[in-house]
Amino acid sequence: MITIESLTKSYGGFRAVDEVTFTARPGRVTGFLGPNGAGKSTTMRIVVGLTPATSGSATLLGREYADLPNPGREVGVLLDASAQHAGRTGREVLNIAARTMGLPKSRVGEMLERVSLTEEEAARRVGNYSLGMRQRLGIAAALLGDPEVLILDEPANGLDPAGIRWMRDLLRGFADGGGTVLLSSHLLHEIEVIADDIVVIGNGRIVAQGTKEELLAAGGTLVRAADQSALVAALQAAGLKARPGASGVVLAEAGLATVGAAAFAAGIPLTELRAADSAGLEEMFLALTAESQRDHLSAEGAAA
Ligand SMILES: Nc1ncnc2c1ncn2[C@@H]1O[C@H](COP(=O)(O)OP(=O)(O)OP(=O)(O)O)[C@@H](O)[C@H]1O
Repeated sequence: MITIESLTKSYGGFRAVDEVTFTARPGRVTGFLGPNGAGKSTTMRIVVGLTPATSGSATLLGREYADLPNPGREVGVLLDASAQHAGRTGREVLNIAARTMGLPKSRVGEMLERVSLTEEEAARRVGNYSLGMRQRLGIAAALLGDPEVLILDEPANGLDPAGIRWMRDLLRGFADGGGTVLLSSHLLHEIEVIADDIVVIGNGRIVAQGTKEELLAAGGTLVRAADQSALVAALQAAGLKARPGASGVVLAEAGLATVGAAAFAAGIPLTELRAADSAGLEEMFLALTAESQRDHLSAEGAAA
């Protein structure tokens, strides 16, 4: 369990993390989602005691990271896969970590196998690893102490599609075994396929949080008719929030049945009617974090 309460981090007058409150629960994968510079890494660094908070608190299993007696046995952390000593081999990195945590050497072999790094790869210097191999080694190091909690910053970076699938299954298995997983990403799709709960951050502030199902349902309905503006007008006249999106689609903030009935009552034949699902979630993500998006995409463009 990770509990974050009113966490704030200021750099001079700039608030990188602003009153962030959320909980990552056991048995669930919590996705921490936000655009570049939103404050994800800063939050995670505070949780694992690498950056002091300006105010607020972050606890793991009821205690601050610094107060955990043998942190590696309780919390597995992967913040920066490139932070490993480039001159050591993968096996050496894990051997040293195992010794620090008081674990038998046999655990290293088990973890290498678990992350699919071969004997030959484990004997190579980390400086010569590909990014994906570094991520695998970082995950092996995080899992080494058989922790209850995993904290991973952008763990899918550099993994190929098979690697992403592998990581998803690994994290699912970890959570199904009662573990708590907090992972960050700036990619909505990655979080959508992996997470049970989603926390969205923009400009240092939490802008949405809930289960994936709740957030997907909040995405509304995608509806289409030959005459887009007539459809928007009819839905609005029926008291629904509706706005035009790209390529003739209309996004309505209501359920399928309500939207369908409103169009029917107005005599407008529909060519498409479906839950917005991930398109809605993406739209919501871009809208909620719009202030912190550097590319200022229009919400309409995102719905296409
Ligand atoms: N030591 C520091 N001094 C000043 N500003 C900082 C410092 N560390 C982070 N920041 C700022 O805090 C903000 C949040 O950064 P953070 O790395 O937490 O974002 P992020 O959500 O992890 O982004 P990304 O997806 O790009 O990794 C950024 O604007 C960053 O420049």
